[in-house]
Amino acid sequence: MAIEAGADAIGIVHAAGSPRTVDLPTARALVDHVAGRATTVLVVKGIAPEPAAEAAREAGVDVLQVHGYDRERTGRALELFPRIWRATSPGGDFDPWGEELLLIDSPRAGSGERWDLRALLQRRPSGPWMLAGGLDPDNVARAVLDARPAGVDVSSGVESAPGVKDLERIRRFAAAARSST
Ligand SMILES: O=C(O)c1ccccc1NCC(=O)[C@H](O)[C@H](O)COP(=O)(O)O
Repeated sequence: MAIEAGADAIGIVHAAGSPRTVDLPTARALVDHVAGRATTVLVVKGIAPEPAAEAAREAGVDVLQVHGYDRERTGRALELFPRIWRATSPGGDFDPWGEELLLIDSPRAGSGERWDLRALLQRRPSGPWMLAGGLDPDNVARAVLDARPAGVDVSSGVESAPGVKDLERIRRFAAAARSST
């Protein structure tokens, strides 16, 4: 659905407590379904690097996206899995720690909460980074113009209910994001 609508990467959430969490056999089935048409990303929170990397291998994803990792855990994840996207929040550390991409997200990932992009006026990441947090089809174009990220990530802003993606909203989001690049 998301690929058809224009997504370049597909995030598969494997995090206890999330309305979007899936088990590893389901994650594997999603990766097989994508079949190389987009970058597949296993999104983890609350698990240590070893089981996270093991889960990423089992799911067969291209990228492991880690939430809540400090520098030490990020370094360990990098030893265990080749492609790491590190999620941080506006008050977090933007210095590159070896990750392929930094995701600047609201402190409560997947909550749909926005954060104040003016925080980027004080400091910006020096490496490639992606914007997330409360984006939706109506605000993403403005956010891209203001923040100038390398990419955007969305979850609840393209859902009709928590965990239920909406094709029309994904289409509108992708078109709006592309219109401002
Ligand atoms: O989406 C979740 O439920 C989630 C749970 C635990 C860790 C990360 C999670 N999502 C990570 C993402 O990359 C979301 O797309 C990102 O936080 C943006 O979410 P939203 O503000 O809802 O668009």
